[in-house]
Amino acid sequence: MQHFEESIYRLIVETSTNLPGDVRQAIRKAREAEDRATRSGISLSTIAENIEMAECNVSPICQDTGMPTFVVHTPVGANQIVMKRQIREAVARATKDGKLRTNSVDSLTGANTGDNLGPGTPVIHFEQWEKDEIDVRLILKGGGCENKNIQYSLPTELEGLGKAGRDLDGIRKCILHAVYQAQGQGCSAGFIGVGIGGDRTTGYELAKQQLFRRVDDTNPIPELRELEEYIMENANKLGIGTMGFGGEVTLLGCKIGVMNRLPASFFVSVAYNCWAYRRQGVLLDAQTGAIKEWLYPQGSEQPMRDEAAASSSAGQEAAAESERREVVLTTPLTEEQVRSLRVGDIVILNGEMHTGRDALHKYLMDHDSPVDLNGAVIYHCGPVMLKEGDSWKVKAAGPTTSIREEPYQGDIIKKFGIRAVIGKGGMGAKTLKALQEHGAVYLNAIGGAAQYYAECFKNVNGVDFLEFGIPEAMWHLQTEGFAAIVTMDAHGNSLHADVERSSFEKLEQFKEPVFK
Ligand SMILES: O=C(O)C[C@H](O)C(=O)O
Ligand code: SF4
Repeated sequence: MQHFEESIYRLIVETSTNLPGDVRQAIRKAREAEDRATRSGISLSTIAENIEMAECNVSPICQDTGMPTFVVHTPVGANQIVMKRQIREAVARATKDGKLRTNSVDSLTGANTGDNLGPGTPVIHFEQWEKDEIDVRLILKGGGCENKNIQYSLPTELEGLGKAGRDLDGIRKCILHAVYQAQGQGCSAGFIGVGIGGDRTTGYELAKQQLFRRVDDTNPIPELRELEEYIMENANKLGIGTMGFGGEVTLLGCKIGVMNRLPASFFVSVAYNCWAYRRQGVLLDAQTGAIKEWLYPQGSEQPMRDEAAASSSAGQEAAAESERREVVLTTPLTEEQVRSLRVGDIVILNGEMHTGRDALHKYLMDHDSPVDLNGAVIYHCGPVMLKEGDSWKVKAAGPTTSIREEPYQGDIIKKFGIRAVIGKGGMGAKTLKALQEHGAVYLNAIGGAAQYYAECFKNVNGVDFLEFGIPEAMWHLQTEGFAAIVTMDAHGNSLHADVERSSFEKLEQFKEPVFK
């Protein structure tokens, strides 16, 4: 087993940096279905570019490298204790090399262990089988899409869809609702794994197991195959689109599994995975631990650059460009500058911006800021950072889900004079009101595009609150050419509220029974 640890390290690096071929294929199809000139179309092009950049830089596709979850099948009698130790060593090494973000946080103290090891992390499931090889599969599922998982207990009443009973049609309604409630916040377009039955724990496990299926497989159970096809066709009519910008493609894959339940329980558990659907696997020689085979198509077989399609849409894009307003701004921003912005404008930012997420927002509520935030831009981002010599380098830096800061954001904008907040998925009514009263905007960056945005950060000017851990610290970043779309402006407009309203109306069309 002299190669086992190295093989696991390679598996982690491959999973984090090179999106598998079947996932890429689904994203390519989405690009074909979506009008390239729209906000969703442009976002899909950025996503495609980001996938290529991650492969080329051997750096994380998304800065949130998720909860490393391994499923290992071993021949009878193989030493699982040694394997577990070596998996942990490989995880720590990949973290030190910037291939995984420091993602293991003490739930009581907030302290980050710094190496992705701690109670409950990583997750390792062992199974024995009667084959001669070791099969190791890994999924890196980020926190933002994990937060959009949902579990239904049937029978129930669903907003927009009415009664969902204990039958295939009730399950159908739950799945459509699951896609609706995620909106763009789990970085749509997404994939879902569904578990029917089990208890609350095994139901979710079954849902997650579905995410290990290949995107292009077919369900062996005819009813479930039919339901998967129905969901793929109809969930895409909800009009949520990439990042919740509205559009034709909301769901990229749906896989459904079933297990027995207790007479009293009927759970439908849904695991939502963002487009950055990072899972891979290897088959290992049980004697040496060397890699014999990769278990999913590797990314390199499916390049994302698509010259032919790009040139055929060039005319379309040029036409849209004349309608789209692009505004270049340098920090600090003035009230006048931000009040002139409208939903739909693209802002290109230069100058210094500051990262800030959960820990910082909580802190700023009753403390001063270490830097002057008048006219400042706050970026909801927990980057992957590496110290090279004496200086820090940004290795991956996409946005995080903004809605978590909803209880604080409005107050903080007013207290410190912030003029722009960048994040993803949008914010709520309280923030929208503060934007209007104070004169500020919300800019939506493309979730998961961590390599694309990392390139915009030319220097790390400084850092505060490193004690919060790398993702939660306040990084002061010198920025050039950071592009994001105004989705909430200082005039009370919110694209997120609009898309939520229109997708709800669309959801209601699925109220009538389909599977009898
Ligand atoms: O933690 C992050 O950086 C992002 C998170 O996965 C999210 O989607 O909000
Ligand atoms: S930021 Fe988006 S792409 Fe990244 S892990 Fe979170 S949900 Fe996935």
